Amino acid sequence: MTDKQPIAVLGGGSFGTAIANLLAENGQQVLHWMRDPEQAAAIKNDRENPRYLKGIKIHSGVEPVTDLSATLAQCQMIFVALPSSALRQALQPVADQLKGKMLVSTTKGIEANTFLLMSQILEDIAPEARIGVLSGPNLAREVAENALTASVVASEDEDLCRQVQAALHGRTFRVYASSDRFGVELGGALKNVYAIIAGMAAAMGMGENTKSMLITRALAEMTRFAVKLGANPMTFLGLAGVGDLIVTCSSSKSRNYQVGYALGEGLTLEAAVARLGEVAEGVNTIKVLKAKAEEMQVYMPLVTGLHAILFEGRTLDQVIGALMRGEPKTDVDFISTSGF
Ligand SMILES: NC(=O)C1=CN([C@@H]2O[C@H](COP(=O)(O)OP(=O)(O)OC[C@H]3O[C@@H](n4cnc5c(N)ncnc54)[C@H](O)[C@@H]3O)[C@@H](O)[C@H]2O)C=CC1
Ligand SMILES: O=C(CO)COP(=O)(O)O
Repeated sequence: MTDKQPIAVLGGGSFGTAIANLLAENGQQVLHWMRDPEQAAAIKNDRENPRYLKGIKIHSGVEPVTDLSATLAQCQMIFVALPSSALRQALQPVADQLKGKMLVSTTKGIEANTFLLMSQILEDIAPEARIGVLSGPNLAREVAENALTASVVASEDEDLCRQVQAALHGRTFRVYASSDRFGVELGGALKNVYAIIAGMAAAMGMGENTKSMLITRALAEMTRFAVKLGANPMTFLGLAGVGDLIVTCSSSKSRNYQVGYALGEGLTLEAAVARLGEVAEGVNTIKVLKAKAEEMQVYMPLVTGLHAILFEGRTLDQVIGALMRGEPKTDVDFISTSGF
């Protein structure tokens, strides 16, 4: 038995499970909260979460639990790994219990209607909580398989960053700190959309030049958008920007990429999402992002093109044709020419 306080992980899916295991491997006692009692009982008995991470042994330091209120009462540090569509509804009822706690969002999405990022929702629900974000190139299965991985904890609260680093940093997982919570979180949410496009390109057999063009122009586009929202473009050169963009746009382990691949094979969006059976945040993000880009008048041809294919009845060929015929642009937007 340890006299350390347990750490909570909220969400019984693939990333919650991977983070819970990582914490336990580092000697932490973990309360892994999930809503489904049958799933919790099965994990307790079998030490495996077969629906989301088949074949991964769940560490003995992870205790699956289903009483959210009792879990929060015991923990100061809480990782939130719920889908973006569920985060507010799951945590609003327990808002009173979040006061003064360290809440670290790992969720990569944007709320429809409000355009709030997940840590901003946490702030909204619990203004007196200490808020942070964990984001980076962190495919859940690879984290769970102890592939060498790096991530970023971002918060204005330096002590929170240090405590999260101490809890998560280990043999196979490095955690870097950043004070740019908004930029780090925005990068994680935006790259999901481009991963769908990359999956489509892969299914269509496009070449390596095309893949590289897509990733690089995606970085230009997301950075342009972020700057318009007041974010620091330099953050997009880090793990939570280009790092996460690369892994998600080039791996068939990414669920967003898988949805794109299925679309490229000719499936409808509904069929692609149903075949996946897990969260692909980019599907919801594309709608809010397209609307916001229009409102802010940011040029985002890849976002516009994907939206046209998914929701406006355009074909892939039409969109690719329009993209390639578009007026030539500058390569890198943010190079200062003064003094050169
Ligand atoms: N899987 C990955 O590789 C990574 C995922 N993330 C992010 O983590 C978040 C969660 O993703 P995953 O764990 O991969 O999703 P998942 O699809 O593997 O699992 C989602 C889990 O949330 C639960 N859930 C859904 N609605 C709920 C509600 N209302 N209340 C309580 N639980 C609810 C489901 O039962 C399921 O256990 C996403 O925003 C994702 O972008 C971040 C880094 C890596
Ligand atoms: O965010 C991720 C990797 O960093 C996971 O991406 P997917 O949600 O597309 O699987």
